[in-house]
Amino acid sequence: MDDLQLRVLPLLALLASLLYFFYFQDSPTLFERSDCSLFSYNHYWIISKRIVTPRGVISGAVEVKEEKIVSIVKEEDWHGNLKRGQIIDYGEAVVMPGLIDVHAHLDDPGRTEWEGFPSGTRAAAAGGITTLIDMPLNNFPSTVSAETLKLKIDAAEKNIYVDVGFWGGLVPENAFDANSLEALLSAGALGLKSFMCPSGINDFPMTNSSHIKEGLSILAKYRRPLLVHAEIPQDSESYLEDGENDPRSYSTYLKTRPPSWEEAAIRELLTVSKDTRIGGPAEGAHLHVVHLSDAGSSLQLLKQAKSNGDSVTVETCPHYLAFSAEEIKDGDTRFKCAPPIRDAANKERLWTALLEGDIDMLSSDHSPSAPDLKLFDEGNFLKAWGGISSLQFVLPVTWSHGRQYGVTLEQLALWWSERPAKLAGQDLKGGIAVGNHADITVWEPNVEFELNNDLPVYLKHPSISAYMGSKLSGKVLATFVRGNLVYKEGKHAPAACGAPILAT
Ligand SMILES: NC(=O)NC(NC(N)=O)C(=O)[O-]
Ligand SMILES: [Zn+2]
Ligand SMILES: [Zn+2]
Repeated sequence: MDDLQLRVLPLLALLASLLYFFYFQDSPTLFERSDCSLFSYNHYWIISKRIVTPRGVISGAVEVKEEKIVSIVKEEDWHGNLKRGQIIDYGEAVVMPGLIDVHAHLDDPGRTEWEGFPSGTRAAAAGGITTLIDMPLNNFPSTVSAETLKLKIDAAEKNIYVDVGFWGGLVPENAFDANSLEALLSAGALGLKSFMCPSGINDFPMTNSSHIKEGLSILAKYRRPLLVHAEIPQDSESYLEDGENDPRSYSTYLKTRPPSWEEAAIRELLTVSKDTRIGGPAEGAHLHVVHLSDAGSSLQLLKQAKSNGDSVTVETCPHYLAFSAEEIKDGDTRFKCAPPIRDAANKERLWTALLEGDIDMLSSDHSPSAPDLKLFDEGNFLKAWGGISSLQFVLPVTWSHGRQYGVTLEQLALWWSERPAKLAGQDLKGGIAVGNHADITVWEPNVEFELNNDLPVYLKHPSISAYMGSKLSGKVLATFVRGNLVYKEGKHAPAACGAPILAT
């Protein structure tokens, strides 16, 4: 090799790497990425007049590189110069953190004829949900051990279009078995979930307050939450008089699950939630009441617990905010769920509680079943399977009904992203902020649409959804999960590149 070659070779190598850096970095990259995303660049800017950030709504741009948000620039600061990279301009559409649904039953593995990871997560993506946390029951076997959690993770692998985490089940069988609970938590369960009434699922029996106390003491070590379905059957009050029990009438069902069931459960929970106070025996653990329906005494008790310093939060669901008992037609078992949808006055009080901050967040409690279990022919509310099917519609439902109460975009982000992320321990999710995952939903608040057969619905069984037939505003245009454009105007990315989320 002569002198000239020796001098030129390193220069050529430098030139090649510079070329690679500047040219390929912004180009469609690996083949795989183009399957995961409908937009094949890994460095780009999302521009909009309405970007919802934790510091308010701004007009500007969000810079996404690989999986993360790397900068956020206000329009007045970018001086017409967005540096290099691809640009997606969404104009006036709202750019918001992706929704995090902490309460969904995807029934996979074991009951995929009810829903399943592929259908459920496609519906989620189409609805602007970028992360969901799957409940430990309705799948089979129930997720109550490290082994059964492994079955769930295996079922989710390469089958999820959004990120999915998992709650484990707290049941009498494992509640006093610290090793078993620790194994479940060490295997990645983000927290535990239990029922204070029969769950309807044989391998998911209910717990009492001693099980819950034990569960909290283990959770404290891991600093993870316990989610509780808070209803305790009160026999005397759910008794139906003769002639009062037309099973096709919603009011009959309503009488079988009065607010006193929720109140009794919450009263009982508060005897153990005090353990979670600072300095208490379960400090570090947290108690979260799922799907609150009673806006009366139950809510007052929760307020009191919070003011006493208990580590407690509560969610309600769009169906309790959208529907009222008076409107539910005879035999329309699509509306059956537990706790039940109560009267219109209760609905108003739930909105007030949400707006005043007494209810912390929202979740779907998407809980579908095979359509035959809804017994549409009979219309028997007492025998039909309970559960509302809603996953794809929660954002437009919350917005359509919330607008009349003056709900803001920031509130939507708080209830659907920021606080759910905190509950699920997801530090890199829940807000459009530098360093966070680029989990973003883009939607048009003013676009109205009808939920009819022309609308692409990705739920496995749209016919059982109580929302079908209604008109909503707030159409999701695009959903990004860790930088991948997983959904755009009725189309999903070809590959299911959502990640299973495991606690570490
Ligand atoms: N087994 C269930 O899915 N139950 C669910 N059903 C409802 N909510 O009606 C729930 O979350 O309690
Ligand atoms: Zn429940
Ligand atoms: Zn549920």
